[in-house]
Amino acid sequence: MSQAVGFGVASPMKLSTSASRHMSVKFNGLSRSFVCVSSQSESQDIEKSRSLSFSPLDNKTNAVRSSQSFLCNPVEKRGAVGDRIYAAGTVAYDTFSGTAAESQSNTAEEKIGVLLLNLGGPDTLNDVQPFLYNLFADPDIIRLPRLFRFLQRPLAQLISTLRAPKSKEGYASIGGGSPLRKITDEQAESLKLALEEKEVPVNVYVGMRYWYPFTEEAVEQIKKDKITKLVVLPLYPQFSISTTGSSVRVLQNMFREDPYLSRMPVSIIKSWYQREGYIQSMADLIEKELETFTNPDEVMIFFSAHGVPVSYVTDAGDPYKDQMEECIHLIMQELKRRGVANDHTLAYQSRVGPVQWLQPYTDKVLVELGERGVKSLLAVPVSFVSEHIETLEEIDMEYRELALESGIENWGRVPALNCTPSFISDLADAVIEALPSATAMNTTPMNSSVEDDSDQDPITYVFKFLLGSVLAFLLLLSPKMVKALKGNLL
Ligand SMILES: C=CC1=C(C)c2cc3[nH]c(cc4nc(cc5[nH]c(cc1n2)c(C)c5CCC(=O)O)C(CCC(=O)O)=C4C)c(C)c3C=C
Ligand SMILES: [Fe+2]
Repeated sequence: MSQAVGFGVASPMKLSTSASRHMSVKFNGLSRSFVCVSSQSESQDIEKSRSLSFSPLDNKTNAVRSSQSFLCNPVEKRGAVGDRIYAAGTVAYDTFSGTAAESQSNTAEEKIGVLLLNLGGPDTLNDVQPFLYNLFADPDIIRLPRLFRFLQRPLAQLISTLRAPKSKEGYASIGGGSPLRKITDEQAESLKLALEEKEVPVNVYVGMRYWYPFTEEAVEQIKKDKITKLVVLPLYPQFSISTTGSSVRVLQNMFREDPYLSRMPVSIIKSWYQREGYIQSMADLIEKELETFTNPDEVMIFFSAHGVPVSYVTDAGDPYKDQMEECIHLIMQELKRRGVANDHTLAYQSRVGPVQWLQPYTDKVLVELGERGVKSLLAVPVSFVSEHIETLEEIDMEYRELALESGIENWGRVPALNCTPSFISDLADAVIEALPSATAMNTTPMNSSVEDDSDQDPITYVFKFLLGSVLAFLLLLSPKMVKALKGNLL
């Protein structure tokens, strides 16, 4: 099972039993109608409140312009599908044994929504700096002490401006933008079809944390569509404060203030790296890729996970590292069960800035392995389920080159899961299993001590911004910052 949070997590047995009862009562033999919902939602208002005057984000909720195609293979396509919102299923049913907290569901009609949470990425090179601004302005990404929180936005402006040229180079080398939106849309479509095949018609929404379509837009659409029960599925297998934690905080802030949302039964699947379907799908991909080597038995399986600063784990209690290690253990156990007994190792990539990140670092380990005489290596990206800049540029280009220079002769890389049918089918099962535990959202922040300051008055805000800008400029001149700029930041 996956970990559902804040809403009374049931035991595995209880979950699966109630899931099947839930399905037969509600859907058996009842007619369903599918409605296509317009995808062009009103992002303007959301943007005004999000970016204030710092980040001149232009409005575009249009389709992805990425020229690349990371094709997904949904088993079957049915019905028209919009840009972001997918065919809606309206199901009539007779009985529903809801709790007091589920009062909105005690109606004759239930409309289930699934909200996929993801990071988002710049669609074009012009989007890179404002995307980076949104990322660095997130207090779950740059965790400043409470006293210095007012520096967050000026610092984000500074760092995003300084980092943008390097990031742009990266995005230019993979076709001029991130493939994330396109792939996530395809995953949403595949998930909708998989759920339909399991007789659970749903609307699937995509909510990105740092770029379009923003989580706020998706939630507005969920309200408009009068969804009565929601499953939140972050597309990160392992939980981190910086990923799932950050997106859930956005939801909690929205749900806390809104009468409709605060009563809606919601189930959040906090992490799902331990699900059998996910582990098996990863093992399938690894096994298949190993076969492309001349001597598959001699290949080192090299898991490369996105890093986080060490302080997240040691000071803030981020379970990310533990979950990552357990995930690798489960994948290797499954491979062993299949008779694949290769050596393996785990390292962390993509560090940014002057602080210590989780170790060992991918680049250092690659060099060491080369020096130790490892000749064949299979890289396995493990913290994310779509191709993105860090697989396509960092692993496929930078790390490959480094590995070959370091003496590794045979290089391979396992593709991201994207829309692998067994994986999507397992996500669909995770959604079905999460449905019975949906209750009104707990809006107490989870694993995040960040408070919302969006309602402060404009004068305080401008004052803090100006003061912050001056301090950020001074900080820029400090020796530590200069070192950071020469290192990983730029
Ligand atoms: C599980 C996955 C991820 C974790 C954990 C994570 C933490 C984290 N990331 C940054 C800084 C950056 N991340 C960037 C891109 C990026 N990050 C992830 C995933 C995780 N990040 C993905 C999938 C992507 C790529 C999106 C895409 O467009 O394809 C970037 C921008 C790219 C770049 O300039 O390198 C930055 C910056 C921090 C600081 C952090 C933890 C605190
Ligand atoms: Fe990242």
